[in-house]
Amino acid sequence: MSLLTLRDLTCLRGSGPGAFRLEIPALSLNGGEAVAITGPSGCGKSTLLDLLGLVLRPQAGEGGFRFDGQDVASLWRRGKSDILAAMRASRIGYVLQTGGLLPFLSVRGNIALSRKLLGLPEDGLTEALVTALKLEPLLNKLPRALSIGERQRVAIARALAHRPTLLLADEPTSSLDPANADTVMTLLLQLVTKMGVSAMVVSHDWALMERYGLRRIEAELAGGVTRFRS
Ligand SMILES: Nc1ncnc2c1ncn2[C@@H]1O[C@H](COP(=O)(O)OP(=O)(O)OP(=O)(O)O)[C@@H](O)[C@H]1O
Repeated sequence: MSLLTLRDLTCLRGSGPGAFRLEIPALSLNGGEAVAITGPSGCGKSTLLDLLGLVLRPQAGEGGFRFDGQDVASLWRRGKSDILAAMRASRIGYVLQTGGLLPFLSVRGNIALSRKLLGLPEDGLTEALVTALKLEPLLNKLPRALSIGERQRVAIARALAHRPTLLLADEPTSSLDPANADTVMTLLLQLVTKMGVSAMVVSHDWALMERYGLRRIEAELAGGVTRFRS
């Protein structure tokens, strides 16, 4: 069953003649499915994630954008930023290239934050994520005292702790050495599969992503415009 469907959408990054233009003729993602978004540097992969993460608004027009039973295109059109912010906080988890952890919170605090902000009661998930990602010895440390690989494992726990419907991961292993990258990517994909969370993983390295058996959504570049379709 479809979790996400986009049809005939355009979005712009920046303004004026220098703005970057992204077009999405048709793109969909099923519940529990994991896909890889691939393409060269600067083609618009992060821009696509920002659109899917309800951060970047689509251009006004006739295009369709449905996510988790909601008409997102209509919410943007009607300026319903409070509903979009609530959806973003509760249904989306984001893993950035370099962790994006809050530097003044411990590992424990970073992982707990999203559940705390949403007022979710403890249900054992945080503990399960800490165990699966081998984070017990790190819980009281600040992010600056962690290796890059440890930071990425914490970032994955933080992104999944509130049980989102969709995990967006932007080059989550590109700053790691190959062995660490494989460990972290394998853990990420095992967790989303186990939790039934859908995932979109951005990578410029299709050869690497292919090994994990993900469906591919590839950038098509023509006439200064990037198109993603699936
Ligand atoms: N504020 C802005 N104004 C205009 N263009 C922008 C702005 N921010 C980014 N861009 C352009 O948007 C395009 C898409 O950027 P984006 O970060 O989405 O690409 P990417 O595929 O994720 O790149 P990378 O793989 O290098 O991270 C790039 O050409 C970039 O130069």
